[in-house]
Amino acid sequence: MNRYQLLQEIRCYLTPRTGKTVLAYAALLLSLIASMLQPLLFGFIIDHILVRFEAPLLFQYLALTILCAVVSAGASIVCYTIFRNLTISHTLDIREKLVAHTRSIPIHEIDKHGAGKYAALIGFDSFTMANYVNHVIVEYVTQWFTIGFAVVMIFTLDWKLGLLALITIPIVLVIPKLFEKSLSRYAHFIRTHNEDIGTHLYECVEGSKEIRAFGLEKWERKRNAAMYKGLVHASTKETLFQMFSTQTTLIVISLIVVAMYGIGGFLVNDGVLKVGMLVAAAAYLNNVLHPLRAINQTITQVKQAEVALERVQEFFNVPVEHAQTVSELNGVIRREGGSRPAIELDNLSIVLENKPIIDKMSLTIQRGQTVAIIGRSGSGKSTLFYSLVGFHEPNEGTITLLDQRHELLSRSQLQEQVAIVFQEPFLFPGTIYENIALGKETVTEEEVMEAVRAVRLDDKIASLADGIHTHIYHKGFQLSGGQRQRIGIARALVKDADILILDEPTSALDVETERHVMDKLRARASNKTVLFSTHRLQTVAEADVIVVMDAGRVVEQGSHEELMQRGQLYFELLTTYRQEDLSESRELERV
Ligand SMILES: Nc1ncnc2c1ncn2[C@@H]1O[C@H](COP(=O)(O)OP(=O)(O)OP(=O)(O)O)[C@@H](O)[C@H]1O
Repeated sequence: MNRYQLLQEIRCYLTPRTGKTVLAYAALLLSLIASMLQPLLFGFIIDHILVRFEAPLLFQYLALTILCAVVSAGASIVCYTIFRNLTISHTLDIREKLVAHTRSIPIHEIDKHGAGKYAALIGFDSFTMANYVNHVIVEYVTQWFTIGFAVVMIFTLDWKLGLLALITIPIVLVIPKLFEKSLSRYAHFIRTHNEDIGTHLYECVEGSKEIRAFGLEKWERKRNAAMYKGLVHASTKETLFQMFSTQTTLIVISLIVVAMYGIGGFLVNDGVLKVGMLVAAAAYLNNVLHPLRAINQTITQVKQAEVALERVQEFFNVPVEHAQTVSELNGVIRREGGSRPAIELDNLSIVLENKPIIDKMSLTIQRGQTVAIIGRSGSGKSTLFYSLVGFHEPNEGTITLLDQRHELLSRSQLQEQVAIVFQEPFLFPGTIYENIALGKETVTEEEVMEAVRAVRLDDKIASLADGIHTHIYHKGFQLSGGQRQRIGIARALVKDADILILDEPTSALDVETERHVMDKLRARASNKTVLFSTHRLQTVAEADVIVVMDAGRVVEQGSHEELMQRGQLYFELLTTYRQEDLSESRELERV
């Protein structure tokens, strides 16, 4: 891809800021012209003023030279400030699009690749692309303008020197082509590798507890060495080829300068050229050679931008989840009433990574029911919950939510109807209040406090110096697992959706707190449909309906008494849960 095509492709992701761009380029042009006039003025001073020494004229020309320098500097300040502003604005344009796409792609894509990949993409690639448009291209334009101007000036001074300057251009430009293939390969490797390193570093920090607790430092060092081995090699090779390219260019430039002085010397001797004009021509030749060198050096940045664009394009090719593609007009939300059940699954199958996880599952849940979904670990409970909120799309069968075909509901309609609490709710930096209020835009303080009491967090909050407005840091690190879970439940409570899904949200709570939370939840959500999974015997037994899952299928369904009488998988699971509950109760008594 040539530089212009690359520019066009990148510009598709940017908001055009035409006014600022035109102003920046105008300032750039002014700065360049003002600066390029100076050698000519100096040459004129040498040949016409110094020889006869006319002081007033000398001062006039010196003042003109200073004026050129000042204009050039001022215009340069204006242009580079605007270009910097544009770089940041364009970086944010691309970032915004990348973040929006991250919100739209299937959740399992994010889980699969990890945060590091997306951090590299959103953090670095966006900047590399914006920098290409507002720095690399600007350099390129600057250098070519300087070269063009300088060649014309040399030609006006002497055509032979002009010719020398002209043939210099292809000679110097061809040098990096000799190294381009190798440079491109290593630039690509380094950039792609950076993505893996991003994920690796993120995991190093996230896994800090395990690394310390299990003494994994040696293992970590080995992993680091393996991770960075390729990078050291590629970076060294990249620099090596870059240096070959730069140094070869420098040698050729030196030879050309020697040629210029050689030919110029003869011309001065023959009286064809004056000394001042030779000095001016030499200065202009410098204005041809150094920009050529600078153009050669931008090749690495061009390659980096190419790789960044490739990665961004690849990311935008990841298809968005179904709910994002649905128009708001398709689905109609019916919050109250309605004749059909709250949730109907008909022959639902979900396949993940080519493995059937939910297997032809049919299930009907009536409005207002509290339903416990239980099963062994890996039986597909979370996958079922994720499919209800549209994170996984059915490969077969249908889901109907409150009279509405699931596939006709947009993301925002799904969000409005279903609230979900994950096993480990994510807490954002901010206050406890803000974290709970995130559930609903128009929430009142009283609603937040009511949710806090329902999840029995009021005592803890009262003990904090800033109460509900206490600031919590990274993922709520200063809170216990159970407290974090309760903030997550409170967030879902204020959302006040018709269907509430709780994916083992109380696993870190003690038996008594879990019972209190579940009681309050039932009371508050009497007209809501609640689906939850838990390992707690008492909580399961109190559900209106219990659904037992095994290998992605419903194997039993009914009330506690009915299922106990059958003595099948439910009975088996409850025996395990009873033992877990008993040992926990003993633990509590001992405390
Ligand atoms: N994104 C995914 N890609 C591939 N396989 C997955 C994915 N998510 C879950 N699985 C697999 O699907 C199966 C069911 O997982 P799921 O998390 O739904 O089980 P679960 O019943 O909620 O388990 P637990 O009680 O341990 O949380 C597991 O075998 C798991 O390995």
